[in-house]
Amino acid sequence: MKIFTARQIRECDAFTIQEEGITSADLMERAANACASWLQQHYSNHTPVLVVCGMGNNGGDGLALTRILLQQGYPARAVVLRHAAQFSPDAAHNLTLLHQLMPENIRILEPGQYLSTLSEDILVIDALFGTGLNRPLEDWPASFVQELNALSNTVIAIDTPSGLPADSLPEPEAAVIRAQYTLSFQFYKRSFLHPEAAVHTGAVHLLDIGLSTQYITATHTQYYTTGAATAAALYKPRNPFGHKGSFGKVQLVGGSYGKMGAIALSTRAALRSGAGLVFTAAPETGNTILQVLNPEAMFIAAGKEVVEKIKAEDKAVLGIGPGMGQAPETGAALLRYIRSANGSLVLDADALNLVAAEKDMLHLLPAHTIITPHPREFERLFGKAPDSMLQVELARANAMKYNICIVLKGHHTAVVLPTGACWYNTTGNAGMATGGSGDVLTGILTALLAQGYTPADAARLGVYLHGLAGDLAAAASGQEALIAGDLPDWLGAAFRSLSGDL
Ligand SMILES: NC(=O)C1=CN([C@@H]2O[C@H](COP(=O)(O)OP(=O)(O)OC[C@H]3O[C@@H](n4cnc5c(N)ncnc54)[C@H](OP(=O)(O)O)[C@@H]3O)[C@@H](O)[C@H]2O)[C@@H](O)CC1
Ligand SMILES: Nc1ncnc2c1ncn2[C@@H]1O[C@H](COP(=O)(O)OP(=O)(O)O)[C@@H](O)[C@H]1O
Ligand SMILES: [K+]
Repeated sequence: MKIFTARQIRECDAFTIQEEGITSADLMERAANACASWLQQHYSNHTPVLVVCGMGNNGGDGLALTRILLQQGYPARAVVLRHAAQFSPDAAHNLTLLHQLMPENIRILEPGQYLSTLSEDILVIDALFGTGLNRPLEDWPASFVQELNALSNTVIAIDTPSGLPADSLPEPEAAVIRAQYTLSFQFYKRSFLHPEAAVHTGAVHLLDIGLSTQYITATHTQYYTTGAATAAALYKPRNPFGHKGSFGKVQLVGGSYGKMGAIALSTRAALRSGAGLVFTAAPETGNTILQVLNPEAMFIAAGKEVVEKIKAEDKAVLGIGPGMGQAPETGAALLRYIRSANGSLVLDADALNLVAAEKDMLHLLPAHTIITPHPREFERLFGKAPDSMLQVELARANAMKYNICIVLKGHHTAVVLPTGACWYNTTGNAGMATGGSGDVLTGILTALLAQGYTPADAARLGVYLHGLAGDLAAAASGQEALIAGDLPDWLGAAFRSLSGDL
């Protein structure tokens, strides 16, 4: 799904209005109805609701919503902050309609006025500012937001938590509503996909308001989310006549004393991701345990105590790094391999730390190599960024510079392609924040490459499947009990969901 900027969303609204021959007030009514339906599904009409409105169109949504809720029997009231010289035309229109219905349920607050304490059972709707925010909140609106944040009431933000920019992240001290839920119209705002905004958005629900498909299809963006539809479109069903030679050879390279488990997990994940043949290349000391853990995989001695040589089996796709350690011999072997490599390649964990210590290696990486750093590994490779969105921008610059795919891991892992396109993943959960989860991802990605997926497709599909396996595992056992070894066991169900088989 495409992610649009605040400006593009405005254009999309305007395009839809023109295309459908409706008024902007009609579209606002649609937006308010979508919010009302969501509220109806989650809160009975005995719930007292206070809608806090601004004077722009976000406030207009709030005023329309108050009217619709009143008509549905909710005890709803609107409070309007007089923060500007005038209302937007549609907000003014909706103020008039609400006034005609229930004038006593509207209160206008003048600058410097605040809500007196609210009873805890009142549901607060934040319709102060939406995508029209054009500067950080200051003075009265800022302190009003801080005051609301100090209350213990449930807050539901309309379109965006007020004060949160769509296309950048706020300063840490900025006044931004902290909502439990955000009901956003049709698209993710890019900020929602970053950890700094999560404390403000709470759970995000996207409400379809029928915006123009023509505009959406025709409008360029470099930012997307990978959801079920994208993943299903990337998935290539297995050839019924295929044999093990048709589904590629995977060679996972890593493991060291005390960290054989990491490469065992990658191996297991590759086996569960459809690879025809899987090899584990690890130090000899790991032979017995690796063969016992994954009898389906073949063992290659890559050294005695540490990885000392990296040599690809014929036509194998290599995934290098899990548990590999950073011994000088290993670094030298990696450099030799990268100098000669020309096929698909995945680099993770210690392979990335070794590259970070010898940055010239970045120039030697074969085109479209997939690297899978977590934010700290990314920092070692490419330096610090002031916030996580600027870190993604740094990833985009480096993916284009080195012609590689960067899988920047996190809650919404960003898959950044050599074109600069950035795909935020939508599966996965905090249960996966446990040692070894990343090793599993390396196995999945390498197996997809071996089966002929392009690096861009393997990275997007693999990250989605990894997160989905985590979501299915967490649904079965809970997030706390989830361990990385569970993830390969759920890959089957994750794959089956792609063909609608779950
Ligand atoms: N377009 C459509 O058809 C649809 C739009 N929809 C809805 O419209 C929303 C966007 O509405 P919008 O563009 O009117 O902007 P909005 O967020 O209400 O804020 C503008 C007001 O805030 C003010 N202001 C800004 N920054 C400020 C600050 N830091 N501190 C103080 N004031 C500040 C600004 O005043 P000014 O900059 O002139 O001082 C102006 O008064 C969108 O999020 C969605 O909810 C839906 O109904 C679907 C159909
Ligand atoms: N809170 C979270 N939500 C979603 N995914 C997560 C979360 N925490 C971790 N993950 C995923 O788990 C994996 C952890 O990788 P990594 O940090 O390399 O772990 P390890 O080195 O222990 O294998 C990544 O794919 C990451 O996206
Ligand atoms: K809002």
